[in-house]
Amino acid sequence: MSIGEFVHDETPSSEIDRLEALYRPLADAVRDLVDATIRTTVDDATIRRTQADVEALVARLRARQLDGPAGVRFNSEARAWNWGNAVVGQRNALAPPLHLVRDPGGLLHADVVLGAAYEGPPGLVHGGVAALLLDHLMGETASAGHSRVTLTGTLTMRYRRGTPLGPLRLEGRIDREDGRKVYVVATLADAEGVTVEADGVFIVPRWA
Ligand SMILES: CCCCCCCCCCCCCC(=O)SCCNC(=O)CCNC(=O)[C@H](O)C(C)(C)COP(=O)(O)OP(=O)(O)OC[C@H]1O[C@@H](n2cnc3c(N)ncnc32)[C@H](O)[C@@H]1OP(=O)(O)O
Repeated sequence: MSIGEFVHDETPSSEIDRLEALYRPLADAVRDLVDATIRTTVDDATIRRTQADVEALVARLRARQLDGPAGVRFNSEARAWNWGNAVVGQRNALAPPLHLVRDPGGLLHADVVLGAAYEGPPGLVHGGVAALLLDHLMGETASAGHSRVTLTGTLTMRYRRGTPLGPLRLEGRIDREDGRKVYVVATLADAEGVTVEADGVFIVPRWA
């Protein structure tokens, strides 16, 4: 396997900052729209009118767009940006988005609030969403600050109890390494404690 969308792109970091500041409020507004679409109780005519408005907005944005996905880009200043990423993408309204914080001791963590768009069982986070967020955090943990590319080889989740929608915390750390295999452990927790435990093997691919 190879990855076609790691692109060296010499856009200066200052311009990336400017573009992120431009797009982030748009993605936030679309994320809000998703939540409002799930929870609204307005009348039928208002729904149809809103649908037409949204379709007009989509047409406006599609006037000029990329042919495919956003990919992962990086410049010589070691700045990387992956605006379409399903978990951290700054322009992706489907992403919560997760803001990852690296502690000096090697722990990677993120605080996030998951709302109605991430529901599985009533009032609880969808198990696949929990796995999605943990997978990403663990992949970033394994890649050690973007110093190497790692891909998920095997991921094991243990759902200890339901994860309520609302404020949550993810934590991940490298457990051990063996050649190109990086073993990572992680947790998802609410205020009462751990709800999901995960362990995974992340592989530095032979082509990397
Ligand atoms: C510059 C910008 C950077 C930005 C970074 C953004 C970070 C974003 C982070 C995003 C995070 C999101 C994360 C995502 O979403 S990653 C997306 C989901 N994952 C994938 O798509 C991976 C698909 N699989 C592959 O590409 C290959 O099979 C890989 C790369 C995994 C191995 O193919 P490769 O040809 O390289 O391997 P090898 O045959 O030489 O074997 C090597 C060793 O590994 C062992 N092994 C092999 N497979 C597995 C397995 N499945 N489980 C456990 N172990 C496995 C094997 O036994 C051997 O060990 P040993 O026998 O030597 O002991």
